[in-house]
Amino acid sequence: MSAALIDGKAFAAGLRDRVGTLAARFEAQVGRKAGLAVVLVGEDPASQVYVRSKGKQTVEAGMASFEYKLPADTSEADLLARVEALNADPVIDGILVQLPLPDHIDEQKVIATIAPDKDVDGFHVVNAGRLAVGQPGFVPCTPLGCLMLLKDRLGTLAGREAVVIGRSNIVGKPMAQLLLAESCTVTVAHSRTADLPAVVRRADIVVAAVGRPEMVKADWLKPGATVIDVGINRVAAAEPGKTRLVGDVDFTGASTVAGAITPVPGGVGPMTIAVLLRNTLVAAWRNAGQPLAPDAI
Ligand SMILES: Nc1nc2c(c(=O)[nH]1)N[C@@H](CN(C=O)c1ccc(C(=O)N[C@@H](CCC(=O)O)C(=O)O)cc1)CN2
Repeated sequence: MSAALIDGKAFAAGLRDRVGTLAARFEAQVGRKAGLAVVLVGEDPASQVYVRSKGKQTVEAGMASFEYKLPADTSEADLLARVEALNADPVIDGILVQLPLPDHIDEQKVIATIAPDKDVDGFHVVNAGRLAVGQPGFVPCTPLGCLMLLKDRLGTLAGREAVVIGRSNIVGKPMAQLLLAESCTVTVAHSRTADLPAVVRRADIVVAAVGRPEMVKADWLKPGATVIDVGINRVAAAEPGKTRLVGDVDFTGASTVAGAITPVPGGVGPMTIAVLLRNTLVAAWRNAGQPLAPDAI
């Protein structure tokens, strides 16, 4: 079998277009642009790239981007004060603090300080709770992007066996909640799962979010399974001194068994920022007192 490629880059471009249309309508009706604030502490090179992309794509979608680049030695108190100021600013609809933060800052404290209705990352415990009990709220961008790709590929997910590998608050746990809400039978596997290949082999849907380069092998997969690879791992390339990106799935091998698979790069990654723009727009319409219908975008 040769798996179909799930083109996250193309899907993300379509989502950004739809966001752009509704962002223009927002500006025309409300009299200002929807606004996203992104806070970066320190100089982590990957984070700098992601934050730059977020700003560029926000502006391209017709929204206002506010970037705050703070030095690596910013105190926790100063960061919390910045977040409080953004909470109170009426032209800011969404707030994102880029992770990871330097070690001296408590990430959970920072996330807890973001107003839940501006928490477009969906990391605040209030939004995690809303997702768990099925109330409307913000859902973390990467798992929501994975769900969009799955529904686009498979239509209804009800009754399917799904295995999520990884239990982080940012991807694994919300992904499991989303799949459960779609009536999948969900297993969350992790580093201490016994006989992981056997567990994964049950799955019609595999979401790999474990951060281990090419860990999921072809013979772990049920033939025809749909494989969503969340991993972004930089490894040494064949050419000395060069690196390349690989996912958590052995793409070449898995493609011979899976029915469909996301590539790395170009799969889940681009969905993360496209969904961030979508969440910001949803926040903006809600803050303006005109919430969008749940399926508007
Ligand atoms: N506050 C947050 N911090 C972080 C998040 C997040 O959702 N919120 N996610 C990641 C990083 N991230 C966005 O912030 C992100 C990761 C990857 C991509 C992406 O498009 N990847 C490309 C490859 C890019 C490359 O060449 O390095 C791909 O997979 O095709 C976008 C955003 C951690 N922090």
